[in-house]
Amino acid sequence: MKITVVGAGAIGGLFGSFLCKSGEEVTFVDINREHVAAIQAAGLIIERQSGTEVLTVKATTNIEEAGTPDLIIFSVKAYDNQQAAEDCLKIVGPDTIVLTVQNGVGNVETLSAVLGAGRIIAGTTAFGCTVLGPGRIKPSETGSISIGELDGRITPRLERVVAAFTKAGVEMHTSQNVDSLIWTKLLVNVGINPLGAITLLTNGQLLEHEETKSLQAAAVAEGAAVAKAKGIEFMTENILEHVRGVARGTYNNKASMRQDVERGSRTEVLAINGAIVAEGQKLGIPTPVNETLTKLVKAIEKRGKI
Ligand SMILES: NC(=O)C1=CN([C@@H]2O[C@H](COP(=O)(O)OP(=O)(O)OC[C@H]3O[C@@H](n4cnc5c(N)ncnc54)[C@H](OP(=O)(O)O)[C@@H]3O)[C@@H](O)[C@H]2O)C=CC1
Ligand SMILES: CC(C)(CO)C(=O)C(=O)O
Repeated sequence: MKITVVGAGAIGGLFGSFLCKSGEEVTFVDINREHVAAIQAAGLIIERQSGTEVLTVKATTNIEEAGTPDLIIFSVKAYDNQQAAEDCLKIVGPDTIVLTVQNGVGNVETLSAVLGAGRIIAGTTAFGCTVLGPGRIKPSETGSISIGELDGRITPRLERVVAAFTKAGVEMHTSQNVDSLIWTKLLVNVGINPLGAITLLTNGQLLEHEETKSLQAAAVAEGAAVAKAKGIEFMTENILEHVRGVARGTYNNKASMRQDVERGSRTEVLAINGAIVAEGQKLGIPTPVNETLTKLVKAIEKRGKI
């Protein structure tokens, strides 16, 4: 398959590296000139516990150089979706598929509006990855990817994408209910990310303080009420226990939203807690905890790096 990674940061870099290993033809596109220049000069450097891997790959800041791909790995932050999707219009052909495993909700909707819902395959990932510096990424040691068609069918194109990742040794799952996947991951991020960003506690430490533990439970309960009103079923019986399990399992992680505020970057809070507030408003469900968390994170964003 001919593959273009749009947003070759942490997740785009990692996913692209898997597909390179499978022997696919991958082009990395990113607007960050320094990052692209570093990849062009010295390759994509992947730092694992087992050692450092250097992949010689094609990278560019000009999406048109990528040509028309079979598959786009769409991996920008949610707030860059509109621009990046419009950029993709320059390269999509009639059969180009677009895969998003971005966090939050609203990603599929934006991509569908700009590029057409028929192209979109969506899901979630349990991999984590961090950009250490230009051209250098550090992935989690384990993870998996779950993807599905928006209409729940298991199609040949979905199986082709799964096969490409599987060939690289990645644990892949197909889903017939991507909303369930996305909302289950959403509630994990709802319950962990803003609290990590505000308190600077690690994911696991959030469970050790009555204040953060109860705020987490309240934020997740609001999200669960909104999901229920939308008819969305979670992948798990007890969503709060699931969120706590992820927090325990990633005890030492700094949530990505915390990493964003520490860098003085924008966060995805509007696509996470802000989305619960927006959906709650449409459905007449009060979401005061998510509203407060969203406002606090937005204020911290405006403050910038300390
Ligand atoms: N990192 C992780 O562990 C995980 C991330 N995700 C999700 O994956 C998505 C990507 O996150 P992550 O990889 O961490 O983000 P990164 O910030 O590491 O990477 C995004 C990259 O996209 C670039 N970019 C922005 N706009 C464009 C554009 N129009 N065209 C091409 N490149 C562009 C950014 O450049 P610049 O820096 O200059 O803005 C940046 O280099 C998010 O939705 C996140 O929630 C999901 C699970 C885990
Ligand atoms: C699962 C979790 C909370 C891991 O840190 C995450 O997805 C994030 O930080 O964005």
